[in-house]
Amino acid sequence: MFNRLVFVTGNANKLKEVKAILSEGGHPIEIDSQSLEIPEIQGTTQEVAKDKCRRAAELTGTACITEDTALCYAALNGLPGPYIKHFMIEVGHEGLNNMLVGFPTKAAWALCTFAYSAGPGSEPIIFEGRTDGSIVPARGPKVFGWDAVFEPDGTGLTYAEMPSEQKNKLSHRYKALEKLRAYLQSLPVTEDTHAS
Ligand SMILES: O=P(O)(O)OP(=O)(O)OP(=O)(O)OC[C@H]1O[C@@H](n2cnc3c(O)ncnc32)[C@H](O)[C@@H]1O
Ligand SMILES: [Mg+2]
Repeated sequence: MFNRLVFVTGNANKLKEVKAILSEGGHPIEIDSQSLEIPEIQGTTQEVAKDKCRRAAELTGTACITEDTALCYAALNGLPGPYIKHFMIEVGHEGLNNMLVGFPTKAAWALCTFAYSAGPGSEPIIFEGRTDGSIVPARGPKVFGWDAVFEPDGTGLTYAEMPSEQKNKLSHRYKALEKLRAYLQSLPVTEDTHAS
């Protein structure tokens, strides 16, 4: 299996969580990061994720992972979804709540899509993780994206109010990374990989 991976992302908070999650468990995986702003297309979350990973592999010339996070409102059939970053920037936490005024349900899910490419020209493989919850008025530190307005079901806390260890055991990102980890561990050891 791999014990090192290149993660291409421009988001320092994502990187911190990915490193924390992958350092846990029986086979820790070391992350080398590259901060590149990669253009993101429109489409389904899987199309957006695969395209970004293809571009990342071309740019870095190596095997790499990328990650896309979507915040999906049940009342809006899954939108804003992969476009959440732009909504967050333009309307903020209050706007993310106001968008649901008049709708009977505040249900939402956080969807994390990791894409892994074995290198330039190698078709990316997708690993998804989903955590269900609801959109609430902001509570907790406003450090990472929309953490303060997303309350996972059954917790009574927003992501922002949780200690990082708690978020990292139930988050969309954690669930996707568990699948990626299982896949990487199942790969045969080759010249490019290092036996652990
Ligand atoms: O370079 P990349 O990896 O694309 O980093 P990004 O910040 O552009 O990330 P996305 O394109 O996936 O957009 C996701 C948006 O959701 C935010 N976000 C991602 N994960 C989050 C989490 O676990 N909690 C709160 N906000 C999150 C993030 O700050 C972005 O505004
Ligand atoms: Mg992005």
